Amino acid sequence: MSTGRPARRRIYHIEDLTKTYGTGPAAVHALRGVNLDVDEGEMFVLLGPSGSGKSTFLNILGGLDRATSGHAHFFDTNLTDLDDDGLTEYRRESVGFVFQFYNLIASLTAHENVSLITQISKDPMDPAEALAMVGLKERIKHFPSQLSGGEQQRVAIARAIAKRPRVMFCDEPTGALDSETGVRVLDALDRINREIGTTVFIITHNAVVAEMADDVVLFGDGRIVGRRSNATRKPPLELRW
Ligand SMILES: Nc1ncnc2c1ncn2[C@@H]1O[C@H](COP(=O)(O)OP(=O)(O)OP(=O)(O)O)[C@@H](O)[C@H]1O
Repeated sequence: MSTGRPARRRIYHIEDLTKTYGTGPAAVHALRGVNLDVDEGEMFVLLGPSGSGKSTFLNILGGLDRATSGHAHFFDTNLTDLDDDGLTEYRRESVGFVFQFYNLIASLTAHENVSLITQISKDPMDPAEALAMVGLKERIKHFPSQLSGGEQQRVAIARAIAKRPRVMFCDEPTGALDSETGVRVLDALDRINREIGTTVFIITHNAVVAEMADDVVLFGDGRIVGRRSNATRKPPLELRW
C-alpha cells in the first residue's frame, strides 16, 4: 500500500542486534534482538522507559559502541564489520550527535565552536549558514555564557549539521530545557530534516515529542515493543508539555 511519500533509499537495515555489558551473573542485556529498517530522510522518535536500551541502540548506530551480535547496515556498509578506523571515518563523515548537555567550548564564540568542526570536514557548510539554519544568525559572535540554554543547544545542533552528515542522533536534546525553549530546539531539528533531508533520530522521555515524527519506535526491556507512523507531522512550535 502506498504511503503517499516519495520512494526513499534505505539508510539503515538492522538485524537481530544484541548488546550485553559484562559477563556471567553480572551481565546486563541492554539489547535483546532489535530489528529495524529506516528510510533516508525520516524523522524518528525513540521512546521507552529508563534502561530500555534506547541510548545503547543509538550509540551502536552512531558508531560510538559495538554490538555483541547481529548486524547494522548503513546503506551497503555493515557497521558491525568495521574496525576502529572504519568506525571513526563513518562517524566523522556521516554522523552528527546532539546530547542533553551542549559541550560547547566556553572560550570560543558560537561561530568558532562551529568552525572547529567545519575545519576538519570534507564538504562543510559555512558556519554562519549553519547557525542561520538554527535561527542564530544574530548571535554568531556570542560566547556560550551569553546564550540561553536553548540557544546553546542550537549552536550544538549547528555544529553537528555543519559537516552535512547523512544522519543526526539526538539523545534527550530537550532534556535540560523548558517547553518553550525545547520546542525551538526541536524546530531547528525539524527544519534540518525537511530542508536538507538529514535523517534524524531523537531519543526522548517526552511522549509529546513523538507527534513531530514520521515514525515512532517504542523500546521496552532491550527490544522494540511498538512502532507507528504518523499520517502527519505536527510542527514542533505547536507542541506543548
Ligand atoms: N557501559 C555500560 N556498562 C554496563 N551497563 C550499561 C552500560 N551502558 C548501559 N548499560 C545498561 O544497559 C541498559 C540499557 O541502558 P540504556 O542507557 O541504553 O537505556 P535507555 O533506554 O537509554 O535509558 P535512559 O532513558 O535512562 O537513558 C541499562 O540497564 C543500563 O544500566
